[in-house]
Amino acid sequence: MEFPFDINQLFSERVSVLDHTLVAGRKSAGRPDLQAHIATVIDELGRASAKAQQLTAPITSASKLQSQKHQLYLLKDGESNGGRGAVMGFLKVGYKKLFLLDQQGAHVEAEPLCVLDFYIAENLQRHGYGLELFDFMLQHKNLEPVLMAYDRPSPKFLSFLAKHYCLKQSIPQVNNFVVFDGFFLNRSVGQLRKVPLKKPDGEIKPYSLMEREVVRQEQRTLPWPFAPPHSPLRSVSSQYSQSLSVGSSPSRAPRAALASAPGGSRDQSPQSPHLDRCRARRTR
Ligand SMILES: CC(=O)SCCNC(=O)CCNC(=O)[C@H](O)C(C)(C)COP(=O)(O)OP(=O)(O)OC[C@H]1O[C@@H](n2cnc3c(N)ncnc32)[C@H](O)[C@@H]1OP(=O)(O)O
Repeated sequence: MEFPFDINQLFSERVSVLDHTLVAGRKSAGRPDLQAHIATVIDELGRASAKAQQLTAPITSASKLQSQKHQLYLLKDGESNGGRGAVMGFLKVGYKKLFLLDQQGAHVEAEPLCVLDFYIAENLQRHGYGLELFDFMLQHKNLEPVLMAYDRPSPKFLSFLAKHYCLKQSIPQVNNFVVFDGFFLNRSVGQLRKVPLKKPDGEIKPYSLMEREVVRQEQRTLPWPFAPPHSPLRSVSSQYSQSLSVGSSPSRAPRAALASAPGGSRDQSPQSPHLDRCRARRTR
């Protein structure tokens, strides 16, 4: 993704970490002109990501980043565009307080780091750049991918997680977030809080009140609360069906549309040889 200004002047590192300040290194601090360019880059990336995921509106923009406690990892290619550099993609993460269901179906309150948006430029996908960016973030956060939650992962992203990190079995939730087997293990008791089923002031709602049309449709097709442990619905394919949201992102495309998205029909089955190439779980 090229811009009519010097990307290398804005972002000195191959991967830059941006937050609400929109400052990428010392150069852009106190330089409103450079920060305006950074905002242009983020807005453009957010639009491209939304288009790729068939979202109704971008989840990522400069103004959103300024108002939220999220972090955005931006990957550049410093050599291209006549040495001015080009942006290859981004990954946005942030902590979210979630009500989740554990393997036993008990409500648990947790505040994991969540993947909120992830995009690699169309012509650069499937070249390992997504992995480079994701690995950078994991190292930066000193975290295992199984301990993270994923906000409505797209089929491509689910395939990515299965291939690179062996994340295949999800624990069914009643919100938009996907967590995988192992999420509830190896956490200190302080990180997870069992939530009582009833509160004095009424029943607990494990999801936001922001219901989405797509969700209602899917609720009709999914057995509730979720499929039995050995049902095929607990396999990777079931992860393509999403449900209610805590409310951070606008509707991603309905399941049918996702399945027919470009590239979406390839390598999606749990039997895919690509999934079998899944690397051993990474340890840092
Ligand atoms: C919570 C969220 O953010 S969900 C939104 C995720 N983003 C999107 O869906 C936007 C469009 N897709 C993309 O931008 C990218 O494909 C990403 C970010 C998902 C992955 O980045 P990439 O650089 O393509 O990944 P990388 O090259 O490191 O890994 C490739 C693997 O990712 C998955 N993948 C990438 N593209 C595709 C595709 N078109 N179809 C199916 N799987 C894909 C596959 O597992 C692939 O392995 P394979 O080629 O052996 O099948």
